[in-house]
Formats: sequence, structure tokens, C-alpha cells
Amino acid sequence: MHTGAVGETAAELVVAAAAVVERGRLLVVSKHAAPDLFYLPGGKPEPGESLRAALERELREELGVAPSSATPLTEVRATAALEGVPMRLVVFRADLVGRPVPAAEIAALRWTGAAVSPELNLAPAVRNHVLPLVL
Ligand SMILES: Nc1nc2c([nH]c(=O)n2[C@H]2C[C@H](O)[C@@H](COP(=O)(O)OP(=O)(O)OP(=O)(O)O)O2)c(=O)[nH]1
Repeated sequence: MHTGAVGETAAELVVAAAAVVERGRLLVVSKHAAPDLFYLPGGKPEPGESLRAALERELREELGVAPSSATPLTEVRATAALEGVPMRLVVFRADLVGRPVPAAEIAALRWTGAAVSPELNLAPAVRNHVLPLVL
């Protein structure tokens, strides 16, 4: 049996992501790989990396910020929006030090309220599971 550092089963993608809420709005980003699809900042842990360390690295690489706090919020099992394989999305509620600025593979950054704008294409895991929890 395959047992990875972060407890994934074979073929399940594990992704660490941040739910950042400021002034009643949730931070979402899109990546150059799919610039019209928005989801939580974050990404896959590298081999041996903890989920929290992966979260901090991705926030630094993608947005140039560090979390001032990050506490486990929820886990969502869904289909990964880009790879189309089973995914375990591990979501931390996070506050940030400083203003996030898109960098590296990030194409765009948006803040969404609970009433999602009709033209905002939000990944289903975020729209159906994370947004209702935090807003
Ligand atoms: N970060 C993030 N990924 C999500 C969310 N919802 C969702 O389906 N995904 C999917 C999109 C991708 O298929 C996968 C994350 O891959 P990624 O390409 O963003 O991660 P990464 O930065 O580690 O990627 P890589 O370039 O190192 O391969 O999870 C979400 O809310 N946040």
C-alpha cells in the first residue's frame, strides 16, 4: 500500500489551499494554465513537505505574502479542476501579512462576495463547499 507523507491514496491529488476573507470577501485566483477558472490560492505539497509548509510556500510564490495565521478549516473531496483526477483539497482559514500581488503562475486575483458575480467561473469545490462555510 502506498502511504505518502501527507496521507494520500494512490492517484488522489492532495492540494493545500487558503481561504482568506477580508471585508466579507473571499480571495480567489486563476492560473495561466486556465486563466478564466478561479479557485483558492495553494497547490500540491512537494515530496515530504507538510500541508502547512506547502501552503506557506505557495502563498509566497503565488502572491508574495505570508500567513499571519493559518488554521485547518475543512477538507473537500472533489475532482481536480485542472487534472480531472480525484482530489483532496485541504483548506486552511488564513490571514495574510501584506497585500497579495499576483506572481509566478497566477493570471488574476479576485475577491468574491457570497453572491458570486455571474461572470466569475469558480471551481465547484470552492463555490459549493468553501464559500458557504466562510461567507
Ligand atoms: N490551489 C487550488 N487548486 C484547486 C482548487 N480547486 C481545485 O479543483 N483545484 C485543483 C486545480 C488543479 O487541478 C489542482 C492544483 O494544481 P495546481 O496546478 O494549482 O498546483 P501547483 O501550483 O502545485 O501545480 P504545479 O504547477 O506544481 O503542478 O487542484 C482550489 O481551490 N485551490
